[in-house]
Amino acid sequence: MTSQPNAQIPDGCAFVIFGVTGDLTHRLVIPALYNLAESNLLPEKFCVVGITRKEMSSEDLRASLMHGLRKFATRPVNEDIADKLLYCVTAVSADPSDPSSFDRLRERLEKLEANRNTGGNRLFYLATPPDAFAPISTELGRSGLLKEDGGAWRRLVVEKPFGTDLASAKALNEHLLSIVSEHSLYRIDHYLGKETVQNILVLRFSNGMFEPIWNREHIDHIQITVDEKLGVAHRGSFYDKTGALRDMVPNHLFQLLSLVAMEPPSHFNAHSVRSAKAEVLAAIQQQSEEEALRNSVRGQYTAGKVGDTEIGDYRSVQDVDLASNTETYAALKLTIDNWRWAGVPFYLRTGKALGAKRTEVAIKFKQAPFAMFRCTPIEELSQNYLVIGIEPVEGIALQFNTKIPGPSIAIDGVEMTFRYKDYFKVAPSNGYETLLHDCMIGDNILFQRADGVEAGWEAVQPFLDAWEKAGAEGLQSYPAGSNGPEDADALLARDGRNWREPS
Ligand SMILES: NC(=O)C1=CN([C@@H]2O[C@H](COP(=O)(O)OP(=O)(O)OC[C@H]3O[C@@H](n4cnc5c(N)ncnc54)[C@H](OP(=O)(O)O)[C@@H]3O)[C@@H](O)[C@H]2O)C=CC1
Ligand SMILES: O=C1O[C@H](COP(=O)(O)O)[C@@H](O)[C@H](O)[C@H]1O
Repeated sequence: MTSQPNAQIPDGCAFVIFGVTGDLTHRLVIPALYNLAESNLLPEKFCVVGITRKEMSSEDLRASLMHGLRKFATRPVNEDIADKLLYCVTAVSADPSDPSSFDRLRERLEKLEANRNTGGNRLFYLATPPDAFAPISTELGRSGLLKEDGGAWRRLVVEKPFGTDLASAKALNEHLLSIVSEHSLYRIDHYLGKETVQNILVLRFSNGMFEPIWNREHIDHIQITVDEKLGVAHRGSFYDKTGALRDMVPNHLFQLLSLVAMEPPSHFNAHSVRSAKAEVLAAIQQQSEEEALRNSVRGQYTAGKVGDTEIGDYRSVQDVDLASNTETYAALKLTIDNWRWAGVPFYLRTGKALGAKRTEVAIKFKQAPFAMFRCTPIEELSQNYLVIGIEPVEGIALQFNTKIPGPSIAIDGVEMTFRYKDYFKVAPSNGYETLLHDCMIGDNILFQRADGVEAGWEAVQPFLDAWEKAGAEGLQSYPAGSNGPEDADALLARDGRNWREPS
């Protein structure tokens, strides 16, 4: 068993949550704070200020958060630790449509800070629907709540989605950066909280053996798969405006792509790592709308069965348009215009209501140049994949060919695997604790920077535009519980390739 060296305990601070009555706060933020508290990674001088537009007592808020914690905690809840954490919570009413409420919030916060001796450091977490990001940040700026004071820091944490297209992402960046500096802005992508995602950097850059073969000389293509079993459930009103591409690709799938494809950063710090990631995203070849249509597949699920669970047609989900053309599945073929990746396709796919949950990056190496072993035709040899399993399989697998024991030469494909659970015994997390801890210690290496966000939207914009114009034309359907639309296979088959089957 390997343990983490001592992690830094953050400075005292006020952790101010806008949207404290919402799902994210209950499901992920408070359970993550609880895990930090349990690991002794919260400062002693700490308070949580929960902002709601309603009138609510701190007692009621604490009870609601406790209920959420019991439901969503990733570890058994220790009552003493939970009570101590919730004792730090105060409910405060503020509504961005009422500027005076932010002035009252400032006064209230100053008193709480003095009481808890937090040193004036403030973290504002926008756990609200995205259309509230701009109004809340405007008020935080106007009321002086974000103004740096003496040595105390101010940080603003923004949830996803960051914009709905290139223009809106640029406008949001411009707005937020007129209020806080890039250094104090933390754009969350929960994929970067996953151990398996962070490990891509360590795998690539702490081992000498991968870098020499991590290029177009040796890699045939790369597949990024984020398949989900869940349908859209109760999120119809959000999802029908969003779709699979916006919901997953410029953020989560591009985090995976950029970590796999980036150049080695010169330092392990936020500036170097985020610059290298933004650079590779900016190198994704811009496609014309015609190319975008040719290099993409979109689908929408119809009724079916995922395991034992019946899932209804997407168009029957509450708040979804009966004639909706919103895709619940997207597959893209992208290329990266730089020397490392010229000619190496990146195939990306993600969808809802599929037969299995699988998040992975599969790096397919080129085949041996000729079939020395006449026993097996080269096309029947197992393909050489390095598979980075993100979820639910957390680990790394290498697929290669080996000799079947016996007097003659016969070949079979085998897999060498590393699984986190076999090596590391760590307390279960929800991924948010790493991100929240990093916000509090002021490390933005795992947060998106403006240029990276915009480069991501720039790469997907032609697909959004082309699909919008095409409407229903080209939208495939697939039954819930299947592997997605058949055309997704055709996207690779026309290049003589296929999606990796799980081993
Ligand atoms: N839920 C999840 O699992 C995840 C959510 N996210 C993101 O987190 C954010 C919050 O999501 P979620 O908690 O599900 O959202 P909710 O719809 O539950 O909203 C959160 C809270 O925001 C407050 N709110 C709503 N509108 C406004 C407004 N105009 N101004 C100020 N406050 C407002 C409401 O609180 P009140 O009425 O008390 O003021 C509401 O309870 C979203 O950006 C979402 O995309 C990201 C990953 C996962
Ligand atoms: O942000 C989102 O991510 C989830 C998938 O996250 P994962 O950690 O389970 O892979 C997705 O279901 C949701 O639609 C999207 O908004």
